[in-house]
Amino acid sequence: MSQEYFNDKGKAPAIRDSDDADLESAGPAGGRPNYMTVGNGTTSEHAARLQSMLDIDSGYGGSIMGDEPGVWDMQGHGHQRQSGAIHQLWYNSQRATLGRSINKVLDLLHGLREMNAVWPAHYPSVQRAEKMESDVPRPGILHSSTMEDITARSSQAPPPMLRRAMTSLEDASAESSQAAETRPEPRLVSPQIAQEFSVLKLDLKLGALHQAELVHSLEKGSIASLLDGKISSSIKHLVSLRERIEDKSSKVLITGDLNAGKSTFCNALLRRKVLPEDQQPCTAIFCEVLDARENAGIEEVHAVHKEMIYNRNDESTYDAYSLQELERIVIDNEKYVQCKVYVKDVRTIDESLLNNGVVDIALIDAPGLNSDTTKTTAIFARQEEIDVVVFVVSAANHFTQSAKEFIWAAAAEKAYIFIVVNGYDFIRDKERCQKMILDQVAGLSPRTHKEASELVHFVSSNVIPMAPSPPGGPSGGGGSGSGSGGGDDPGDDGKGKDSDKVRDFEKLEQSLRRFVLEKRARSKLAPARTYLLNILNDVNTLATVNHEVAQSEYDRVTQELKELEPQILASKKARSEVDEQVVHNIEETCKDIYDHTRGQLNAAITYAGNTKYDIPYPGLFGAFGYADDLKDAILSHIADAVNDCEDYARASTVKGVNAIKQLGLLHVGDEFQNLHFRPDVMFRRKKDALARQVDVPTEFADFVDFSTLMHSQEKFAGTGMALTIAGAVVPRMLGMNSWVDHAITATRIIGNENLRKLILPGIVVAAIAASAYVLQQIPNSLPHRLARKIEAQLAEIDYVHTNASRISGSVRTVLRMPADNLRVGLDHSVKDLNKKRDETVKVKGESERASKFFRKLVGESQVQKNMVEGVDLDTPPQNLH
Ligand SMILES: Nc1nc2c(ncn2[C@@H]2O[C@H](COP(=O)(O)OP(=O)(O)OP(=O)(O)O)[C@@H](O)[C@H]2O)c(=O)[nH]1
Repeated sequence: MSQEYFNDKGKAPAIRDSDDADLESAGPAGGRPNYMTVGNGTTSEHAARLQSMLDIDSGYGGSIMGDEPGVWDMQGHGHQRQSGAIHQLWYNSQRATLGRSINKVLDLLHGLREMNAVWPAHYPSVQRAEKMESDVPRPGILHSSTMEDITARSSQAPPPMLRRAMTSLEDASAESSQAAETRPEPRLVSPQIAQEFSVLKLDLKLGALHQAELVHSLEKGSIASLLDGKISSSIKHLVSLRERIEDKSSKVLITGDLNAGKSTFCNALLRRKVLPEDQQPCTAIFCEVLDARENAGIEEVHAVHKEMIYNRNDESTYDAYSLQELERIVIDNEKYVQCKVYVKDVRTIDESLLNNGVVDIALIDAPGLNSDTTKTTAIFARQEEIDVVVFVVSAANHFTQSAKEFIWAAAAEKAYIFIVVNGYDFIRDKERCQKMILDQVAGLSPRTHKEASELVHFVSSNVIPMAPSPPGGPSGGGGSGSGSGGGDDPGDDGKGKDSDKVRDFEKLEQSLRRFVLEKRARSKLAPARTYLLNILNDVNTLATVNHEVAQSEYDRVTQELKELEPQILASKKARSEVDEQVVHNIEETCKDIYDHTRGQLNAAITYAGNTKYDIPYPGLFGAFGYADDLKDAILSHIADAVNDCEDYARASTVKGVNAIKQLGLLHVGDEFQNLHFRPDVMFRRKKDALARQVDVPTEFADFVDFSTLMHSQEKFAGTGMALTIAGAVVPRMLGMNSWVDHAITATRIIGNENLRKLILPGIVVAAIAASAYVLQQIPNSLPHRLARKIEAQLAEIDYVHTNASRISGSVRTVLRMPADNLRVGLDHSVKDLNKKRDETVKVKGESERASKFFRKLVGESQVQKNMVEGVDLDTPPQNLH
């Protein structure tokens, strides 16, 4: 439809209404309405520069001033256009800066998240220090902070010394207490910093624990995962903020009293009779007027079903009607609460409010306010998507009670309200009307009143020339520009007056455009800016803290590595040396014990016959019993010697174990403190074991021991004869001794008869004497005899060596156990040290990377922070008003 309303260049609308003649006379461009031709026809240097700026600016294109030089024809309007253009340019540049910053912050957050995964970030917390906390006022939540707050906080005095609480537990376990004592506190975080986190603040609400205590009690991994969650939701929020600032749409709610001329005002802005106007209240539903381009270029009405969320692509949510049917839908509103009206814009991009190149504005014509609708409209106005509220008030009626209530409510939400005082043509005493209305505005919204020249406009919407309706279009045909309302102005003196009214309206349009942009800047850019400042502040704090932590960790592990290297070398050396020494000691000890045992047992066995045993000789008839007792005594004597040797071995083992223990304590650690050795458990064998091994039967010959007898003969000369006789006779009797034989031979030489008479009784006497003597010598000779027999048998079973080996062998077994432990301990300690070194090297690498990362993050977040702080949405470019 729209093309037919455009001139040759397809820019300015060619108004064909017959009543446009008076308007055309006001401007030089024939066939074009005069409100289009503003400026003096020559482009100023400043305008040219601005034009080139706008051409470059992507969001605005080069179309804002149109192609015609005539656009600058009129001084006043040229200035307004220029001002509007600057405003849009300013808006775009602010938006671009924030958009770039969002992208950069997203990069930073992704980086932070990755780093947090490999190097769990430290969350600054403070040890509860009552005094400090009471000294320092808690800042409020940063979301609601102003720029001044942020700057003031960042310039606060350096923080007092505080502990980094979070990792202290883990650190304490991971390092020696000495190191912990000597190491400087790695982190200084002030309560302010800890509490100033806004976006990345961890919501820790568990029991009565204080936040800092809770952070302190949580392990590092938990904090890191909580932080990860915060970062990820922050990333999501930033993405939605980016979408929001990139979204060019803006919604302007037009509300006001019943019949104040809201629909007429909307139509005037559109330069088309789109919405139904009537003397009687007619608009009963919210009508949102949108550019038809948003509906594939088709002009139609989508009447949204009650309690349905509108979705253009889902026809079940609405009914489609032609524009002509709008009046019926608006008036008969049983079925619908709102409708979307898609219209083609008849105005050029630099004039259009709907589609001005920077912002795609949707106008929402609300039902007139009354006691029923005021509340609904106030709620509607409060919606986040409503950027601007335009309040239309009748110049004749001023503000009604409903109007006042609405403005009060809306002023609480939106500090500024754009006020259109409509039907000004009705007013005869215009000055008085202005004064009265402005006084009322002052009472209702002081901030709006302060900027009244921009925000309060006195216009007559019905005088604005309308493009003719398309064939079959909404009733009403040509606009009020046809003079339908202009003639009502008591002071109207014709065309000049109307052109003044058109100019007033154009001034309103420019102001509204700026207002929309400004409000849009606030409603769309301000949240992004505030959020960016908050998150950058948090990231900067977090990065500063973590850079210090990482750096201090790096310094610590570097120092630890320095100390570890010589420890590892010493440990390896100790392992081989100690091992050698222990093996040597064991061998020495065992050899000593073997030799000692051997010597002792040999001596005991050899001299067993010489030992006096406390066993009384019971006489001849108890000789065998005596012999058995003696054997037992000799064996017991030898067993005692074995016991002594075992005691000696025990003592040596105790010494050996202690020596190993000392080495263990020295080289391995306290676990050797628990090495308890029980010597009494050694050599637990049965006492009669030896007796069972040795089987020495007693023989008759054992009682006559000639070596003992000979020894006794030399010793006791008085008994020589008897001994000799005994020696000669008794063995002979036993058929054993040769010298006895010689003696008998000698008797033959002397003569048989005499001798026979002499010798036989002598022999009997001697035999008796000798027997008596031998029997008497049994206590002296038997031990020797038995001892030698036992000795011989012990030698046969290699008793001495066996015992020496047994004893030294068990000592070796006993000593080997702690020695093996020591060896394993030494191995472990070398392995542990190597492992510790590997871990420390790893930590060193990680902390070095973390330190570099966070240092960079500190710088980058600061740069971004400065950049975002430079986006001053409160001070739009000067010379605008
Ligand atoms: N003289 C004069 N009449 C106007 C002006 N603006 C609107 N009117 C007339 O006032 C009547 C009501 O206008 P509407 O635009 O329907 O008013 P409204 O506020 O939309 O009405 P509701 O939506 O029903 O509350 C119409 O007949 C318009 O022609 C104006 O500036 N001057």
